[in-house]
Amino acid sequence: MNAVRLIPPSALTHSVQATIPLASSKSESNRALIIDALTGFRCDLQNLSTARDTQTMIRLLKSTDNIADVLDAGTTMRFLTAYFSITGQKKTMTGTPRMCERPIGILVDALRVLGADITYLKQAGYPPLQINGFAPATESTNRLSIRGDVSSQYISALVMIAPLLPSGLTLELTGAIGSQPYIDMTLEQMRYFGAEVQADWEAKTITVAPEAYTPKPYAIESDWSGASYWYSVAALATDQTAEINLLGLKAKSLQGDSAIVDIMRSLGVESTFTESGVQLTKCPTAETLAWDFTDCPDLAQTVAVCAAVKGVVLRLTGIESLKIKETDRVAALQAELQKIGAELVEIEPNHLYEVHQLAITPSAPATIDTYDDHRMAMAFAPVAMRHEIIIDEPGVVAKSYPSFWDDMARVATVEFM
Ligand SMILES: O=C(O)C1=C[C@@H](OP(=O)(O)O)[C@@H](O)[C@H](O)C1
Ligand SMILES: C=C(OP(=O)(O)O)C(=O)O
Repeated sequence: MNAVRLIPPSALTHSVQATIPLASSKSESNRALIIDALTGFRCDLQNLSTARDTQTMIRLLKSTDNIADVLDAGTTMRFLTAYFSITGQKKTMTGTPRMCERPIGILVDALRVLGADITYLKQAGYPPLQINGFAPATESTNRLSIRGDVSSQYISALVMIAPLLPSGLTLELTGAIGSQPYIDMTLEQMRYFGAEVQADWEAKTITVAPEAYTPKPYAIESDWSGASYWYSVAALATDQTAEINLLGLKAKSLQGDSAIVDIMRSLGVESTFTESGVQLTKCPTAETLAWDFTDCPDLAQTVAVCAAVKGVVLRLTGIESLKIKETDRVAALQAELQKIGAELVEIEPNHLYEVHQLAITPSAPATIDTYDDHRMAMAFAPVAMRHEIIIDEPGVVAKSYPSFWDDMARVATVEFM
């Protein structure tokens, strides 16, 4: 399967009415799995994600192999590096070539202070790495300073193992804090499983007591990041009576990507929460939108593509971290938006960007490259509500949302080529 062709629904014969089951959250799943492992696998986890990132986590937690290959899963790499360290397991941590370009030095430095013996196998600061063992450091090292502006995953990884440290842990976060809702998600899940955790966001400190987790049943919510593509489908649908029901989402979510509800109100989608999830219907669209994606970086591609096709001028800030994700997402968006008659312009270096529509109808069906990035494929797929489009390497969606194309077939014609 090298590409998928998506053909718009016929405006005359096809109303857009769909119920989408959605994958469950890989972020919540991967945290629950680490906490479950730290209780000796005694929690009953329900609705775990089918995402490859979660399936990789499950496989590696059970494996007795010395080599842990996380493929392209960032959370799996960062959370397992902390988990294997604290549990004293000797492991070689590796992943795809891109994973070996994604920095991990900030986490490794912190784990070393806490007592982990970790060596780099190639380039300092990057996977692959070797975990050799763990000798808990003295009480005085239960306080660490750590940068908050590179990846929140380092912070989540550290706090999740902190209940097992002899004196717990206090983290002082320095610099701006990116992806903070993901840290809040970690702390909420830890509290649910009985950990004693305090966060002071004014003072930028997190304190975790040396209090063991309590095993409990836990059900994972549907994935709000995956839901964002359906918001874009609703926003781009030409059928004014379009209605999409997304199952398993809650108004009060642990996931910061539920911010899509507010963002998409400006792009023409109204959300109504129901007993089973959320119902999307159409509402008027704004002419411009400015959004800071610091708290929800995974939504930036969805919103950029949607605004480009609708002709809404979008000002984006807080997208610095996109450069160190599955691909350089800023560069990838710049290259691929051009193919659908739009541009992403850097207005202030590495800070403020704008999306502009340049042409209303692309001259021919665009073929979108996906750069081994699931979100490139899924962010561009909703364009099919207006124009035929071809997406290269559609298998990339398996990282977070394996049933994405099956779900897409409910609103457009999907032909694998
Ligand atoms: O903790 C998590 O589950 C995640 C945190 C975010 O990463 P950063 O903290 O690196 O921005 C996000 O982009 C990623 O998809 C999942
Ligand atoms: C950035 C992502 O994941 P990770 O960092 O866990 O690979 C993502 O899913 O968009």
